[in-house]
Amino acid sequence: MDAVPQERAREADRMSGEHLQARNLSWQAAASHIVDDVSLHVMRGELVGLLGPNGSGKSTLLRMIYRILQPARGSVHVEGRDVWQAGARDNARAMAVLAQENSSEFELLVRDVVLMGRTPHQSPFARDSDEDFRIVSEALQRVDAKDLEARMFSTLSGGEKQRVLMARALAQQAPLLVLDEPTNHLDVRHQFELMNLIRSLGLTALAALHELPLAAHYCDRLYLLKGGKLVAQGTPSQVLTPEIIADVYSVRALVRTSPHTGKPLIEFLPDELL
Ligand SMILES: Nc1ncnc2c1ncn2[C@@H]1O[C@H](COP(=O)(O)OP(=O)(O)OP(=O)(O)O)[C@@H](O)[C@H]1O
Repeated sequence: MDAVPQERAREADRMSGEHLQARNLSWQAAASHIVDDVSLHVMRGELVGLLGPNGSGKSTLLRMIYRILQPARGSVHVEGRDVWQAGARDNARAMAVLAQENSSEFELLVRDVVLMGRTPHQSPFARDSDEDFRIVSEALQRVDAKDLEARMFSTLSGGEKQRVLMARALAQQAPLLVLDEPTNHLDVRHQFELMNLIRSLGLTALAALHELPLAAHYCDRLYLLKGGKLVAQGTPSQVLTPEIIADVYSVRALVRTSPHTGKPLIEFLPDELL
């Protein structure tokens, strides 16, 4: 795109409050469509959930958004800037990622793994500053992992690793978080703590999630994928209906409104698999 239309697109996104805009993204492997013409947006400050069964294309879609996988078609803009035209450093300042394929075998101390999040803010060859160490320490505290900072990352449990990688994303201090199954490996308390944390930060976030009750409780809006296509979008009450859950997950569910929160409460009836 030339400079003038791109500047206009950036201004339009800024005006509309859209922080992340993915348009018509497609990706295929061999002859099959893994992600097929999916568009989504996340408004500034929103927490948006990306749902779908195993293999529905969530990670592939996120990987195009966080610029690991070049889309076959479509575009991704963050604050109006095309991520494929921006440099890696600019992208890292704009978007922090908690990916599924993070190396879980870093031979590094936990503190040093989290310090990696500071790289986009440092000049080449600069030493870590006191401010970097303060931010790392605060990020570890926020994910309840301060006591792990002197441990080797490779010796942590799955849930501890996940929390440390979340701390690394927080230490990056980017205004947009893209999270691929952030609650993976976490026990129920740490699941709630992590989702509360994401909410409380007031950042913009897009998260692939498997736990429908968590998505119903925490997300402002949801996108639901099936076979690489977007099949539903809207508020949790609009998306998490028994009909849609049956169609997409082939599981029978009852959905009612919580008298405490006004949000959907989902009860699965696994003996009645469709
Ligand atoms: N490089 C590739 N080559 C071939 N097939 C691929 C490739 N990458 C992904 N796929 C296939 O695309 C489909 C979507 O994968 P993806 O990881 O995006 O799904 P997902 O919704 O994140 O799944 P899960 O919930 O299991 O993590 C899967 O069937 C996967 O096997």
